[in-house]
Amino acid sequence: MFSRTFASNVGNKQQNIRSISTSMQTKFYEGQSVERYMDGAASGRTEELSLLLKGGVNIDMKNEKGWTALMFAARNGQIPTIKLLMENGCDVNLMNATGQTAVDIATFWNHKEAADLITKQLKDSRVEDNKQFVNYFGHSTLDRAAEKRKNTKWLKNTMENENTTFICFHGNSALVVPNTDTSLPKSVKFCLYHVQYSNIAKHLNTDPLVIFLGHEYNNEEKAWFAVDISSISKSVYTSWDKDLELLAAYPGGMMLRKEDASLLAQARALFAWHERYQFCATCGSPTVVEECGYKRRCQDKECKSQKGVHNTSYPRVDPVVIMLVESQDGKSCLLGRQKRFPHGMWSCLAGFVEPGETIEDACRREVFEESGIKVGYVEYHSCQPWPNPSQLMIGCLGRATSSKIQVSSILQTIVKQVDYEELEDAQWFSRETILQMLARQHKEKLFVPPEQAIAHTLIKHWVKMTNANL
Ligand SMILES: NC(=O)C1=CN([C@@H]2O[C@H](COP(=O)(O)OP(=O)(O)OC[C@H]3O[C@@H](n4cnc5c(N)ncnc54)[C@H](OP(=O)(O)O)[C@@H]3O)[C@@H](O)[C@H]2O)C=CC1
Ligand SMILES: [Mg+2]
Ligand SMILES: [Mg+2]
Ligand SMILES: [Mg+2]
Ligand SMILES: [Zn+2]
Repeated sequence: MFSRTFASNVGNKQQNIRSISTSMQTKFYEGQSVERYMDGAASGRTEELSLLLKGGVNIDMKNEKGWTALMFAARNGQIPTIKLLMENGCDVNLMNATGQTAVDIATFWNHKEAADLITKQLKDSRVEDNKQFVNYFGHSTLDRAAEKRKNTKWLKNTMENENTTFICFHGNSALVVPNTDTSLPKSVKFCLYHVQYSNIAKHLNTDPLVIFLGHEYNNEEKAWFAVDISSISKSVYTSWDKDLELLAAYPGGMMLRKEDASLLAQARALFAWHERYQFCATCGSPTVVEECGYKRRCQDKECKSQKGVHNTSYPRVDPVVIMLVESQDGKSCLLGRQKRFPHGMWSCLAGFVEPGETIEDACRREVFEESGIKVGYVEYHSCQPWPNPSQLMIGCLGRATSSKIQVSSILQTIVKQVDYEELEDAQWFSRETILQMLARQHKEKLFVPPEQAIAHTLIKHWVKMTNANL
């Protein structure tokens, strides 16, 4: 229901366009080449643009008002430029700071051919795949090659291969260097430190925990591992590179390139599991690491943890539902505030799925427990590995069947129905208010989580989906 509404609204934004300044004073995040890139798109200088793209310019970079090159091209109806950008894989779904897509902009400025062209691409991309809904921490480019985990000879040779890359972890933290690549988004503050095993082996203890993360698709030669360096002191690792530092997985994991973030999500969840599951969950005996970090086997050979459905030797993932609940009239959405949130931040409600529960029922239960709101229809949207330490966030959209955030029948001890154990408050927000929060222009400085969180994806999706309702 929600996706269909969204798809059918895409080409129908005329009545929703809000005022855009025709003399946009554009301050750019990055240097001259960025300015040339944006200007090139606005003026239709396709040859120059082509060169910049070949030179590695980030095709979807935004200026401080959230405008992309596609939006500038759409603003001026530059058809060959729009085609060039789309052929090069630009993201046609992006919105600027006031919530407009390139289609909105082309429509507003009466460039029908441009609007139709981008709309077609939007629909095609949605049919081909759901690429736009891959969330941060979910951009892995690795073939996990599970069959290699037991192949000790292959693993040993590959670890020593000069094409193989290691990333290093110290407890909950990853070894990183500051990002110096200015073409990356401003949110990328660090890069995972990449190193060859031969360069660090002599500093490691005799049997370090090594995890095989996978190899690049169709290229076994380019493999990736993670290694525990907690036996190594700061003075040693800073001798490898003076800029090296340890970055806590949370919130540091949000400050990486998307590819690095997915490596961190995989490795961090596994290291946390090793730390917590040193002993057998069934009989309490010590466990030993197998399958290059993907299994911990009980040392008691008779233990039933080693058999069939009783097997508790593998890493665990905890499913959590997170939902954007829309009001009955479709004009508002429900957000909550946990006590630990930064001042002014509001997010989607979320909660752990309980045993024997469907995703839909978990959404309905958690929303009712936390806000007193009843939810009917629930639809899956997208998911996100959340390595704090190893949740899988299952993002859903839900339709409320009640509207009053009211006195609790769930937690008898509290005054309102809001679950004060967890939530400080829950409220309905109009689409207009959400737009201000997304753009960080709310008069009381309210805002939503950053784009690395699936909560942000869901909120933004709802804004796009309800565009025709304004
Ligand atoms: N990526 C994103 O955008 C977001 C991610 N999240 C993540 O989702 C997770 C769950 O959300 P949250 O609202 O806290 O969950 P819930 O609403 O289910 O409530 C959390 C409470 O459940 C208990 N709990 C802890 N672990 C489990 C478990 N494995 N199964 C069942 N109950 C458990 C805890 O109780 P106690 O500790 O009191 O014993 C905790 O206080 C969190 O880890 C959070 O980081 C949440 C929102 C946004
Ligand atoms: Mg809850
Ligand atoms: Mg919760
Ligand atoms: Mg819960
Ligand atoms: Zn056991």
